[in-house]
Amino acid sequence: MGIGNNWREKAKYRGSEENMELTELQKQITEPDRECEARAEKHWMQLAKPLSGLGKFETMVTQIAGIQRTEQIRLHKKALLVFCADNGVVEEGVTQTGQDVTAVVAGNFLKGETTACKMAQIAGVDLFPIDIGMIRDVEGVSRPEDKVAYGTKNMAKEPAMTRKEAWNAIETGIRKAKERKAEGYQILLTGEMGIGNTTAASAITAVMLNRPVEQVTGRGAGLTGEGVRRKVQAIQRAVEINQPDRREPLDVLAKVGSLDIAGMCGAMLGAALMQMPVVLDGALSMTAALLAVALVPACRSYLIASHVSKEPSCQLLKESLYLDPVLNADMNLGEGTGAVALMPLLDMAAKVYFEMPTFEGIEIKPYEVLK
Ligand SMILES: O=C(O)c1ccc[n+]([C@@H]2O[C@H](COP(=O)([O-])O)[C@@H](O)[C@H]2O)c1
Ligand SMILES: Cc1cc2nc[nH]c2cc1C
Repeated sequence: MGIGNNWREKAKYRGSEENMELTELQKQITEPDRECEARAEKHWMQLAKPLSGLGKFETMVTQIAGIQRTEQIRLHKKALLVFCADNGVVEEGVTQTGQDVTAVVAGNFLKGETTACKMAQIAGVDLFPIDIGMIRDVEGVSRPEDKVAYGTKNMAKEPAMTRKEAWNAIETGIRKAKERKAEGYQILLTGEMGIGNTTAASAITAVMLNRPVEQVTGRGAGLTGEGVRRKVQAIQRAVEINQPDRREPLDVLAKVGSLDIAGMCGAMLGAALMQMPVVLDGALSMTAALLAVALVPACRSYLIASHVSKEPSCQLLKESLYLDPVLNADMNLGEGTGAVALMPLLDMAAKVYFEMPTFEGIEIKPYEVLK
């Protein structure tokens, strides 16, 4: 069921520009440094504590050593990219609120008045809202160079976007990752805000993993049972009308996707390109990761899963991507909140990694040393 290297062959596109850039990305995104990982792992084993006592946190620090190409990992500067976009499929009655909410919440990111903002203040994360496709411009958030379209079309009637728009949104995401790297950020977190985007995420997941729509469709931001039935039907119609080809991730993204998912997909590719760890959030960013890994398989080694969202697609996504999220808190808020929630724990792990004395340092000789 995993998305593996066989995608490399299949991920060839008709658009020659995309094709060239994708081939370049596939060449430039290389696997992390396994020697740095091995050195970090060895260091963990020397610390005066039960072996592997910090479990997945040790694995995470070790993974970051490989990604950053040094066992002296750096996590002081953390950036959360929140891609904001609207979805035409909302007119099918698949959401609890209207599309106008996207712009209102996007504006609140600037004022520090969203859930992710409050959490980010505690976690020491800088938050960057990006208007990649809202139906309305929001002063201070919207920039012409980032905005790919004023919302997607209704996928239940026609393709959500053109292939060019999907690729432009991926490129915006790549650019955002590069900008943060240039500003000295050392770890990227992905988030989104977009009423209706769980309909797109479920559609992409159903197509890419070849699963029945009902199995991967949930309540999103708070739909009733009747609403979920409408949502399933809308997705089924979208798949029937558009016939997305699961061997071509960009075709799937364009026909039944969303601009925020495309932006996050780009951010993940950009992070891998910049040798930065990239932290996933919930259903939307896991869906973006599915596409990113399908486009460039080596990107998977740069992904860090934070939590398992309540959306039913997440169990399947985590298995398909071989991800091992740390938190299981029944969250389904989006905005990058799960990724932010992981940061204080990761900081604690890094403090132990750097500051704990070794067995030798406290003059304890273990009977046996694991090799
Ligand atoms: O992160 C998740 O897994 C998640 C699950 C359900 C809902 N959300 C958030 O809720 C919005 C999408 O829900 P909906 O019902 O409008 O598709 C969007 O702004 C997401 O940030 C997020
Ligand atoms: C208010 C609100 C805030 C959100 N943040 C992420 N998704 C959201 C959906 C709604 C409805």
